[in-house]
Amino acid sequence: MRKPIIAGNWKMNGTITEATILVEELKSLLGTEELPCDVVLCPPFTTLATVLDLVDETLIGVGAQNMDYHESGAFTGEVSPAMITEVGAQYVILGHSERREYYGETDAAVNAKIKAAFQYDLTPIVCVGESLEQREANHTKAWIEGQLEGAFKDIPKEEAMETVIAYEPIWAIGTGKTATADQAEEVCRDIRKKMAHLYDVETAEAIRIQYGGSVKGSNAKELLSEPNIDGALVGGASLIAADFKAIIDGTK
Ligand SMILES: O=C[C@H](O)COP(=O)(O)O
Repeated sequence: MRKPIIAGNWKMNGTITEATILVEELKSLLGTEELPCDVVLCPPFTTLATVLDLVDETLIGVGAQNMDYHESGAFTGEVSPAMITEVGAQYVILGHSERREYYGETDAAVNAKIKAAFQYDLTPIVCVGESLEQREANHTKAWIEGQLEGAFKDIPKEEAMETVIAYEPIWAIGTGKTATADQAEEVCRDIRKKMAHLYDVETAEAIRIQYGGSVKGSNAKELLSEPNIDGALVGGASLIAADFKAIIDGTK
């Protein structure tokens, strides 16, 4: 049985003051009861330490939104896996479509980052997804299969099983245009089939697959009840504590 995982990708939002208010609100909404799923907050690098302090002694996990794959060196503006592990984060989002589109991140780079993440005990949340043009041209399946082949090249089965894959159709990100539960389930099922093909059924069945793209409290339950959708990668709605809590409740 796969445990659902809801991750909030704050993107480039949240000063230390704002992050503190948001996490305190979320903590008080979640209370001290056991969480119905894994909950992960992915703030910007500058607030990672603050958020980690704030969630100390709670069950809330913390992740970075990106990292470099080199150990250290002359890579101005980059952050290494060791730095993220040292600060205390447990997850890292890799290959988000915004990284791919604005910063030219390739499948090969995502592959190197997955390897580096495991070397430093970080659980990668690997994003894949198609553009509107690709969907309309019926290229979604082939495109995502190619992204998975590139990202998981030479990644051992034991690591693949621990990876979280986030299916994020680019046309649904920040647009308010959510994929229907049927559309999201169809692609998540194809992703699982592809992982079974790349590895085996045991591996594919262990991998948690999230849907991301305009997930809200109002649509979370329907998406999360699909058999191949094991969670959500949430952007905008993760910046409002009550909305994020409503999505977490969608896993109940
Ligand atoms: O990483 C999160 C996704 O890009 C979804 O963002 P969104 O929920 O604002 O559409």
